[in-house]
Amino acid sequence: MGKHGTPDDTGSDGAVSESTAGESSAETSSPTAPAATGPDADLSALDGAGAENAKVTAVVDVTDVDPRLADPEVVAEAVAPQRDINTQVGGALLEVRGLTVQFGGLKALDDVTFDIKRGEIFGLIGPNGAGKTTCFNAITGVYSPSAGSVTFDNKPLGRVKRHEITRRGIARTFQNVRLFGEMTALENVVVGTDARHKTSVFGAALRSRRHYREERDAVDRGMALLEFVGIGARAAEQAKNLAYGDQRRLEIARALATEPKLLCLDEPAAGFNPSEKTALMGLIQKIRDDGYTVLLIEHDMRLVMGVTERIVVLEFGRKIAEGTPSEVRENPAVINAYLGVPDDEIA
Ligand SMILES: Nc1ncnc2c1ncn2[C@@H]1O[C@H](COP(=O)(O)OP(=O)(O)OP(=O)(O)O)[C@@H](O)[C@H]1O
Repeated sequence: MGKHGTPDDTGSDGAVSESTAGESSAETSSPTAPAATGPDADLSALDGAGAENAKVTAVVDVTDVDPRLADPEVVAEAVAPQRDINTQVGGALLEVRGLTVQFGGLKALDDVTFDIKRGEIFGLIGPNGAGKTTCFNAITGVYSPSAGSVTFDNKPLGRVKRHEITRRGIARTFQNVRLFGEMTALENVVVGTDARHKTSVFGAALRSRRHYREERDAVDRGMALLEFVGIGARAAEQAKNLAYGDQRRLEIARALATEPKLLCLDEPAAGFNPSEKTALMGLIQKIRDDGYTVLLIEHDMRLVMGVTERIVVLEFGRKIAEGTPSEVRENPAVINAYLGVPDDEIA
């Protein structure tokens, strides 16, 4: 595994890019959704049909991979190349203050305040329509808040564009799988690493030595990420032919390809059977143990309670509880909010 450092050492060099698409349905209904530009403009077509129809040209030879990646230690190092790994929970990485998002007369998020600390797995839960995705979208730049602020890594996120948010170190996955279906698993991940490249347009056009080295590094790192999420053997398969659970793992690998400081997972267990959920819990813990901070939105309470260290509960856009899983489970306001929700979603 990697080196151990101080809590503030967990970041990458910041030169990261968008690996995941904008949520197209959310974008069209967003009050202030910024237009996709720059590195994430190409990736904005990653949703469902868009991804299927996308004209993708990436060609990655899976046999051109560093054979040392058979070693899990090498994989772990390759997954976190520029970060000192620190699994201890540190100071605040994300500070949400009085966050409010209004859609016409509806306050989908109403004066919500919480911190996510470095190195923790943080859960955001609540019944349907509570405002979880809206909160997620406000943090990841899909929505501009009506009021309040979000500070990430000690700097205000303000009204920065989504690709800039990813560049600053926030990556996310989506409720619905969004992949380039015609591309291989490896190519999907390599695309996520692409905008980290420092080669100029001219350098790429002229196929400079630096460009070749960066491409080679991206392939090795992409392969390491696939190994890390458990689908290395599927690297050469088209994403559309992967099993659903593997597609979800691939989405996580692609998000990690941007070397985020904060990985936001939006209902990653949707559609999973119990054993897949258990495996996913293991993967989320492994991701945190590799030095990432994780924000998790998830309906499955067994998974949330089993994997998170702290939880914020929303109801009708307001925060009604915050604490450890056991504190939240015992909280009368939370029990009340979930009355009528099937037991298997709570227990
Ligand atoms: N773009 C939008 N335009 C108008 N209203 C919206 C928009 N997005 C969300 N809402 C409303 O805001 C409220 C919060 O929705 P949100 O999707 O954030 O809840 P959620 O907790 O993620 O729900 P779920 O668990 O069902 O995904 C709901 O009443 C929803 O109908």
